[in-house]
Amino acid sequence: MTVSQLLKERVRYAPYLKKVKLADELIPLFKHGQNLGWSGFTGVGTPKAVPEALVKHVEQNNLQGKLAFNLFVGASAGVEEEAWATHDMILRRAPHQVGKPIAKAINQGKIKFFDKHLSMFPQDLTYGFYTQDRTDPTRYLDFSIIEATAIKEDGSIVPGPSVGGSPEFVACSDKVIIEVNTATPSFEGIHDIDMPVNPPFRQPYPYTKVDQKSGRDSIPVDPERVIAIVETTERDKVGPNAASDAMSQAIAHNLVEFFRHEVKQGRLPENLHPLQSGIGNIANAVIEGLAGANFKNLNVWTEVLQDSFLELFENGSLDFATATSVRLTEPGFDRVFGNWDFYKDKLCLRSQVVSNNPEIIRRLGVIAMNTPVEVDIYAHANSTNVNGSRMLNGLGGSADFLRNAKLSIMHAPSARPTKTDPTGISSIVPFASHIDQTEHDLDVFVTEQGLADLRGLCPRDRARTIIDKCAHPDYKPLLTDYLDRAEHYAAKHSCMHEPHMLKNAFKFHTNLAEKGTMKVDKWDPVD
Ligand SMILES: CC(=O)SCCNC(=O)CCNC(=O)[C@H](O)C(C)(C)COP(=O)(O)OP(=O)(O)OC[C@H]1O[C@@H](n2cnc3c(N)ncnc32)[C@H](O)[C@@H]1OP(=O)(O)O
Repeated sequence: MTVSQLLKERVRYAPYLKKVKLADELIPLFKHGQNLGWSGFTGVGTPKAVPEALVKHVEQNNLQGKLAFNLFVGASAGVEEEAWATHDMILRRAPHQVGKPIAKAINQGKIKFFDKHLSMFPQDLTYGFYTQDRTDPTRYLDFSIIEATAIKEDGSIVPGPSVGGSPEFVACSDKVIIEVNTATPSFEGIHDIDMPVNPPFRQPYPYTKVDQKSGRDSIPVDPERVIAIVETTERDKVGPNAASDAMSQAIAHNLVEFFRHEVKQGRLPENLHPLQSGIGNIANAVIEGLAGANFKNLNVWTEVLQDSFLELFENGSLDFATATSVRLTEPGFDRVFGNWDFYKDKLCLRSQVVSNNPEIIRRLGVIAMNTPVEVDIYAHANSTNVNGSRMLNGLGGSADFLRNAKLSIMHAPSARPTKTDPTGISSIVPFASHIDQTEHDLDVFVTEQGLADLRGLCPRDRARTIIDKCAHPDYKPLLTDYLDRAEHYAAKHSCMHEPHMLKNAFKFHTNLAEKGTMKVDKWDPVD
């Protein structure tokens, strides 16, 4: 087939040009039940042409549920996997997803989703944990489909705006399909990739500074395993972030005041420590808030960079950022590509096992900031399951960071609306209905109401502090009442360490399910 001039410029390993195929030509290779790995992380760098061709094939031939796969992606994969979920093309999925169709299919019980720490997922895949019917470690996956923005002279893959789990997928795939994206500029030069080495041979990752590089600038692959090169001409599509509002600005303000206090007390340096910021609208808005705070020489060690970081770079607050994904909106990408010379030396993309590596997070003293679904009065946090069972996105890297950071911070609005009550959901509950982050992991909780510094507090003092500083006024009396009664009950039964009335511990949740609000009107009697 004819090969476009653009593709010839991007593919510098000539033998691959003989393997150029149309996505449609690859459809016969795919069989129900195969194990697939896709590049991509938080909706950028995902393969596009082959997944789309497969969707069309399923749609045209009514193969919904009959041509479906075990799909592994470093984190969420954007619109491409949403289309797969809509067409019942996913049997099993890990470790993190975002999007209404996929969450819906998981919650309908159609997709078997398992939620794993992002630092661990790719290595566990290379251990063969998720493909136990296979014994050949170079063939755990049938195919990986990896998006590249260039191919080097040795046939290695230069990824685009994310690295994610691609190095591990390639290492354990029988066959590799490379989609070369000629619509996205080449990202060559900004990656630092460590290939998997399993115990007992693994060496320490050497990074002691955010801008240190010691890996490779591309992903090596055995050219014999590369069975096709497909050109893709679609850019990544990330929807706009919600604009910050008074609530998220108040959270950011409370955090900035806290950071200033920590600097004054000598527990943080003037330029803080490397920052991590989670996904979602609140995380984005909090970073926006930091942009106005006049900190200088900040650094970022995180997993995802969102648009709000660009302001920090451009106003001179941020020196360097490293992540596994730059998840930017189209205007955000235009801003970076339009100023590539400025950005190229300030960014580094690593594999997710490195960006989220507990050893490095702890060594660098990272400040971790993530949004929970809810926290309880004792500081256990739910990042994933609404009412204990409805999966949102997955825990992602939140626990990689929160357990290992120097400062582990969670931020949330104090209350969220329901259909019938503008403050129907309290972010602070007596007992979290699902626990991803434990009381041992969290240092600080912050809402628009205030900030609770939990370091060194016993559980009962933590509970009073969280309620006093962070709860919405509509819930403060209720939560205080729960705690008073729980303490009264616990004093009688000598269980004062972390007092609970188990009979009432989930009353906020059951009330929400039954009446559309967490505003409980009475507790069940306990004695
Ligand atoms: C790739 C990575 O892992 S980055 C590292 C950090 N990762 C994580 O922390 C993973 C877990 N966290 C998350 O998934 C997100 O931060 C969330 C969902 C908890 C919050 O996301 P945000 O965008 O900041 O908050 P937002 O208020 O917009 O809520 C998102 C959705 O969750 C729902 N939600 C959040 N909390 C609750 C709750 N207590 N009860 C019911 N629904 C809730 C919201 O209603 C909203 O639903 P919608 O999309 O249908 O409107």
